[in-house]
Amino acid sequence: MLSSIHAGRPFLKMHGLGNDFVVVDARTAPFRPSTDAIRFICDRHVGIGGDQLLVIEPPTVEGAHSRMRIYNVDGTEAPTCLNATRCVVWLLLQEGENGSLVLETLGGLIEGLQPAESQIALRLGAPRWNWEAIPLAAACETLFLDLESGPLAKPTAVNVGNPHLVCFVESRDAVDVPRWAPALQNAPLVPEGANIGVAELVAPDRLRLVVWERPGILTQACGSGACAAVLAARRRGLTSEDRITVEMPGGVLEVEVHDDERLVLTGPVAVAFAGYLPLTLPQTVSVKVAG
Ligand SMILES: N[C@H](CCC[C@H](N)C(=O)O)C(=O)O
Repeated sequence: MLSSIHAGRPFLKMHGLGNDFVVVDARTAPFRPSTDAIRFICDRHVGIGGDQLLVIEPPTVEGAHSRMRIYNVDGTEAPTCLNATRCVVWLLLQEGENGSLVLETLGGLIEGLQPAESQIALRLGAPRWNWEAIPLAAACETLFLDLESGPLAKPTAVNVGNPHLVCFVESRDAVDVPRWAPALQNAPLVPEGANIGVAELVAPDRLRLVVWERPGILTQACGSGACAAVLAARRRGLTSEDRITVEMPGGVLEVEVHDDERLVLTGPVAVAFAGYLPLTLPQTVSVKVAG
């Protein structure tokens, strides 16, 4: 009986430090979920649950092994997600690739390698700092933006494939992030929104970070957020270390800084479970509220 109910497409639930994803392989059979289907799949009450839906497709550029599309919980497409990239690189390497491969995302090509059994490292391209590339709505210096929301003031903006604003604070845990971060995320200066990092430098080689991601969720970990925080800390002169451990609620990622701010991001990935999508994906999500 179970198999006749759940005979839809297979998926894998994976995570990198609790930043969790529903992964669908669409390399041989296309998968183009509607906005409502994406919302349903990511919904933790009525669907499967995840911070994002990842769809693996054939590559569109030479040199890439596959292309990964990344959908946020509201159905919008994100240009990059580095924990997702680490999970999908790991998955594709299980198919017998030779220890490394290049994954195509909207945010660019990323090379992934497997330094140890459940670890994936990514070699990233150069970050972008100019205001048009973030993107911001008006010309300005991106190292200290003229924005403030409660204890979150003067963030640094950087695009590491996706846009981040990083705020440095005395104590990460003292900040009520869901209260203050949305005003920065939705500021008119940031027309496409941004992921908001709240970072505390606890030692020259150690940051504590939490990220309020687009479209308004607090995640257990954020790979691109970790990279953005390291780059911002160095550009602001808060540290000059070139190996920095970034501690997030879900665990730690290691960031190495090479020439021209080219980063290598390393951390664990895990498979949580496998399952099947429903045969028919709902077009609208309706959740009954008691009372
Ligand atoms: N958690 C992800 C970032 C997702 C960013 C996404 N929410 C966006 O809209 O840019 C990471 O590990 O890099």
